[in-house]
Amino acid sequence: MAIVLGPNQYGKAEVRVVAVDRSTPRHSLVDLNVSSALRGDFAAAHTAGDNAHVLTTDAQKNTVFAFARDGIGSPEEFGIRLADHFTGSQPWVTGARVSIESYGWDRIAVGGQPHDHAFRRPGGEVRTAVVTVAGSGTDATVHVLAGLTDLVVLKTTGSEFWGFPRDRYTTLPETTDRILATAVTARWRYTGTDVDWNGTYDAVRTTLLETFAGTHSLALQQTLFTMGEAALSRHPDVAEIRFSMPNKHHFLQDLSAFGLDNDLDGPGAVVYHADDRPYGLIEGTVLRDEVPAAPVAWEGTPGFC
Ligand SMILES: O=c1[nH]c(=O)c2[nH]c(=O)[nH]c2[nH]1
Repeated sequence: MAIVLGPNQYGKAEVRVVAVDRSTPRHSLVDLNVSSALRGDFAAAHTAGDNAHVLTTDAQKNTVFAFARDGIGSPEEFGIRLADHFTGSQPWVTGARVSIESYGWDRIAVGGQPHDHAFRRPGGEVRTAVVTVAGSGTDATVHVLAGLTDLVVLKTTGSEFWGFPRDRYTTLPETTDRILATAVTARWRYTGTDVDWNGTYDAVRTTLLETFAGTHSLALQQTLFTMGEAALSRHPDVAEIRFSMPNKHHFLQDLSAFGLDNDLDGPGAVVYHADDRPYGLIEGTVLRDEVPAAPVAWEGTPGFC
């Protein structure tokens, strides 16, 4: 009985490509997760370690980024372009499967108007409430934390990051124009219980979104503080607000090896790689200095400093 190689395919899974059309002040973006797999005669790679037929998964990834430079269009069109390219690229490639997930982004409304370059990813967001009663009867104190998790937001411009110290391990280039994206987790403590819970929740959430959109960011830390400052100044019922905000990095993809530029102001889509990990994690509290702290309100609610 012979042991033989059966069906096989190989490729690069989950290439996170973001293409931003910045050709007018009203930006738009396409955000994809692309996986490619090639089928064909790859027997020798499996049985003899002979890679002569192996178009590398790295090249497949690079192709996704390079093709995105011309604009992505619909995921279906993009998939056809890629699959046609792969099957035409080497005689032994007899088939290709390209599967794509496309993440939608809605424009954040500021003062009722859709913003030009600030977006929110719908779905996934969860409203939270934590009520703690300390003591009982007439001695009872009621503390209420409202909040939300996973409010995913992104700006395609209006974010800079520079002026940081450089030690021997610092390689990050300074930038005056980057994508800023985060998933906001926030909890805020009310000063009392005479609160329009739903109305105030909606209003604080709107404040957070509008402030994220409207702040020209010099650091995610500054955006965090500005969002908290706006929440407290617009909503007197809020005593303090705590944030946990991952910096969802989007790195400008270097396409120079393929003879392509990736200029922010040039024609074509600007191509980014959305990295899921590691991520910066920016956390902080914004509070009114005259309001007494209430540590018991936060006990058992992890994830905030
Ligand atoms: O807004 C940022 N804050 C940081 O602390 C930081 N660190 C980093 O590498 N990128 C960024 N961006």
